[in-house]
Amino acid sequence: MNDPTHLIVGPGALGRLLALHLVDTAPVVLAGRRTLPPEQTLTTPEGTQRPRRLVTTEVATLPPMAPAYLHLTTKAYAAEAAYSTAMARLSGTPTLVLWQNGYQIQPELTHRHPGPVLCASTTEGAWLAGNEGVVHAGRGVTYIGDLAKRHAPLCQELAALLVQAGLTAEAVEDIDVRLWHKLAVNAAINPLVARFRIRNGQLRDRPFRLMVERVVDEVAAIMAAEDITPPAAGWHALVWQVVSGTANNRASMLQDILAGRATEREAILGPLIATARRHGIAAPSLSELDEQMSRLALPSR
Ligand SMILES: NC(=O)C1=CN([C@@H]2O[C@H](COP(=O)(O)OP(=O)(O)OC[C@H]3O[C@@H](n4cnc5c(N)ncnc54)[C@H](OP(=O)(O)O)[C@@H]3O)[C@@H](O)[C@H]2O)C=CC1
Ligand SMILES: CC(C)(CO)C(=O)C(=O)O
Repeated sequence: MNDPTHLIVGPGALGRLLALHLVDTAPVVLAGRRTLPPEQTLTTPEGTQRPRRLVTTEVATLPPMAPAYLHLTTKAYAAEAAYSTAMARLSGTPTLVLWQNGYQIQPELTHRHPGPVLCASTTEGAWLAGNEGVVHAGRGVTYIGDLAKRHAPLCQELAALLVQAGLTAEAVEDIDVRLWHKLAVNAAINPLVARFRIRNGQLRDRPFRLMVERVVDEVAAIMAAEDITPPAAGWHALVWQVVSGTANNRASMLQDILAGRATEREAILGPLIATARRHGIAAPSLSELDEQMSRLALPSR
């Protein structure tokens, strides 16, 4: 029998944001590669400080437990290792919730995990404030769904809990489409801004505008071959909308490069390039960006 605990593995920006919201409504354990101070503070988008006491621990030495939910909030490249370490310590079979960007770990773990697997696609924005907190930089929406399309009640239950915890969340039946849409946006913005070390809004200027257009043309062709429903406004409009909405942002991949960290290149560009190959579609801009990013970025750990 699983207890009602939410085990969150990956105590970074998103993991702490989730933990500091859920802790008022459910039992939460936050596990990482090292133990964090239990006193953690959430800075809200309005600037309010909300200190909370969390149960923090190391994933490699988790005490015996059978949580109802295992949330993986590591970067995509670290998710498989975090999953294996956590599952080796747990009894029972939790509902696995994958919070990663991209479309790599989601199909893999949906296939492998013996229990239900839910995917979360979120536009929340958060960054770390040292060891003791997280800044909720911007409110967004979290969509919850499952690739197997067999767990609608669980998706609804989790979305309701997130809403109760103060986040905006919705259960959806087309999480695969939502993940592909987010991946398309990330593929059009992240590698280019990381390569040229510019803010998102600068993509609207020459010479970057044309580069974005070329990437989006390739992404649109790949999505069409894969039968992914396009966004209502079309792929180009979706990407330019996000560029404008996040014009002042330093995108996550640029931040990773600037901080000397590994990037989520493989989880974002990898599925597009693999799908292009499978359909015999040329994707020269995506392949070139992938190659350039692989040289720029540290290998993932
Ligand atoms: N931050 C955001 O606003 C958003 C993030 N996302 C997505 O969410 C995911 C997480 O992003 P984010 O929180 O920003 O990333 P962070 O780098 O802030 O956090 C990742 C955390 O995972 C930990 N970790 C790495 N490997 C393991 C492991 N084996 N076991 C346990 N913990 C581990 C890291 O610990 P250590 O310090 O030891 O490296 C770190 O605390 C990404 O896929 C991102 O694209 C999506 C939307 C918004
Ligand atoms: C949409 C975008 C590109 C906003 O910066 C993002 O999600 C990221 O930085 O990873």
